[in-house]
Amino acid sequence: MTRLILNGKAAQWPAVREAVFACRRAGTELDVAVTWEPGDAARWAERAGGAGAGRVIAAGGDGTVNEVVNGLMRLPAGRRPGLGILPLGSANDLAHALGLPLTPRAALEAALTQALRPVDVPRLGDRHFLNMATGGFGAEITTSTPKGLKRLLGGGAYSLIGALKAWQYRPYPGRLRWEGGEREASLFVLALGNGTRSGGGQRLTPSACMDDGLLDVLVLRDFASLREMWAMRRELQRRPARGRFVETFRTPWLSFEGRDPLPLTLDGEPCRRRAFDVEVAPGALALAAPADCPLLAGAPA
Ligand SMILES: Nc1ncnc2c1ncn2[C@@H]1O[C@H](COP(=O)(O)OP(=O)(O)OP(=O)(O)O)[C@@H](O)[C@H]1O
Repeated sequence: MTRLILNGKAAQWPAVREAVFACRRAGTELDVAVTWEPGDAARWAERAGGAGAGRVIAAGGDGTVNEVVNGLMRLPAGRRPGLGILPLGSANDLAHALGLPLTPRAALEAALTQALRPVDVPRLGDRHFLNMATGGFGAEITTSTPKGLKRLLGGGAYSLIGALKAWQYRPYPGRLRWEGGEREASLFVLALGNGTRSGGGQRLTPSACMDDGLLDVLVLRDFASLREMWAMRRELQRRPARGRFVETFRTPWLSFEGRDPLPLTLDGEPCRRRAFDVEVAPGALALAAPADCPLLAGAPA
């Protein structure tokens, strides 16, 4: 049995209803659970595993996928159904990066039939994410405007200066530790990628791979002047391992201890933590993905 966990926002979309009916007509046993409030998607996913579902399909945006992943991770590994994704959000960052079809009929068919591939699941404190965690200024403005991060990193200087003023920007000092490194850093942006893109198309960790047991980390340090801001953006084009403002590395774990609560997004969902540990559970979920998926190095099962 396969359970479709459908964000209530999209429950009455004609294309979604037609896609479900078409799959049933083709003989698929598909039952649908619709969410009404935060927490439902995680609950329905956990219950689907308890009821013996072989696969659950998260039908919604990145936030719905995140909730379903958190529900699945409450189950023992042996009882965890596979995960398919029917992208119905506004950003669908993970679905885009995975190369999934984006129209409901094709996406549902793919979610039901694609081979399941093991993927890593990072956990930050008590919450899992599948695609990306971001922290600092980017997280603050991404949660307020979906285009925030895009403007920040890709827009002109004036849009960045405007954003800095509008959000009363301040840096987030703290101590970062990871496998093989430790640093005091005044953070501007921190990105922890299992997947590659976040914030509606920003490729913050373009080399990330979901089945390597590692997080791809991007650290952008605070800058003190317009000149330094330009230097940071120039450095970001090169993505040095250790630059003046930009640092990139891979690690299976990372911890942060800050002075003040750091604004974070986990797969786009906001929270704040002053201190946290992140670690990766390698191959903890089985994800329906295309055979030539750019985020997976391992061969399909
Ligand atoms: N019936 C409902 N009506 C409105 N919101 C809901 C409903 N059910 C769940 N939600 C909330 O919707 C949010 C997730 O929405 P969605 O999956 O579209 O994520 P998103 O972050 O908007 O996606 P994307 O970033 O891809 O645009 C969660 O916060 C969830 O609690």
